[in-house]
Amino acid sequence: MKKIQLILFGIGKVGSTFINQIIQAQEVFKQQNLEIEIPIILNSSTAFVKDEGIGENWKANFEDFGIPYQVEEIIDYVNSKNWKNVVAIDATASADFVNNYTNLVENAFHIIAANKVANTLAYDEYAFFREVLKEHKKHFLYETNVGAGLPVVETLKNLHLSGEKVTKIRGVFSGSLSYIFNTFSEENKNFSEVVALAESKGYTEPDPRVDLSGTDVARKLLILGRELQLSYNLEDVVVKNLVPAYLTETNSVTAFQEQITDLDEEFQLLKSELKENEVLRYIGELDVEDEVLEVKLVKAQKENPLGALQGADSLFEIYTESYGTQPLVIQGAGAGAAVTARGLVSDVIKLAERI
Ligand SMILES: NC(=O)C1=CN([C@@H]2O[C@H](COP(=O)(O)OP(=O)(O)OC[C@H]3O[C@@H](n4cnc5c(N)ncnc54)[C@H](OP(=O)(O)O)[C@@H]3O)[C@@H](O)[C@H]2O)C=CC1
Ligand SMILES: N[C@@H](CC=O)C(=O)O
Repeated sequence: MKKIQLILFGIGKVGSTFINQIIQAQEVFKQQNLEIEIPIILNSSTAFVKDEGIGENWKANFEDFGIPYQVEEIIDYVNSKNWKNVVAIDATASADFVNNYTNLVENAFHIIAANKVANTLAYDEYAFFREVLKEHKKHFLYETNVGAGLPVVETLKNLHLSGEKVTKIRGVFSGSLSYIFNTFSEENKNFSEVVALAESKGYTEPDPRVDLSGTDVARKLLILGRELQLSYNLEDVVVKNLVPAYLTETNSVTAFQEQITDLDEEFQLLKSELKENEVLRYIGELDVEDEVLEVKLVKAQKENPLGALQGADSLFEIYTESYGTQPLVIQGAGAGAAVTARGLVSDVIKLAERI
């Protein structure tokens, strides 16, 4: 039996669903000769530790027995246990937490991340972290960074590493913005109401401005570009920001949520300009030959693939030399706690095969 210890940072929507999926899949893991445990769970201030792995009562135990912590103390504690296969799962959206990645890898942790920040740091830092991973022979998996549970990163990487020439990637990369524009285009609701609905369904980032500003889509575009070994930075992406500057600058999410009704009039006007067979779509596009990375709001015909998307579906069209004018298409739920957590579990299984 191969034993794997998961140290879970972030127990919000994705993290807590991940715990439940891991607990429920124990029999399936055993059939694969795997024993997968979560001995430590943490939010931004509190850690709960149970060496033999947390169980079904983890939420109550976290409340009752959680203790304040520093990441360094967690690393020391894990080292003292001599566990053989330790994986840090990053289910936070925190830039601060990413500062710990190098230290974690130097202390024998593999990393699996839903958090996109590490892959969108300045290119030098991105490249440096790859060197650290190589030096310490550790793995870093992040399939859920793009398209939640959809197999986008791995598909693109496999195409590229097998010598296929990828010429363009285009599509609706954001599950929340897909849901927002699907619902807003079809239903008689204010834009602000639809954004609140997307938040309540767990599709948005913890700060919905990260989606509405185009940052989340720009990050995904950059991550895919870097899989093609293109050394772009976030600043290279031309982004249509849907959040006016004065709302971006307000510092709390709550303040933004209170003022988001300011956007209603502008979006109602955009909607009134649509023809009967048109919907709004927020798309990302990477044109490899023309070196264009762009994130923009467009009108799409309902009958074409972009326009026909439903719910929180994302769609990735990958154009390559072999596929010619008919792109390889990956489509399905692009956001949501269940699909994202399952993507993380799937990364754990992939990692288990490699170690
Ligand atoms: N929702 C989705 O569909 C998808 C999400 N993702 C990514 O998954 C990640 C998590 O999203 P989601 O679950 O919705 O977010 P939530 O806001 O629901 O949860 C975030 C969790 O991270 C914790 N956290 C924040 N900072 C730190 C820190 N420095 N150290 C340890 N824990 C910390 C928070 O703790 P506290 O409460 O104390 O702040 C909270 O438990 C994000 O990076 C997101 O981009 C990726 C694909 C799809
Ligand atoms: N907020 C993101 C979640 C997945 O990455 C999205 O809307 O796509």
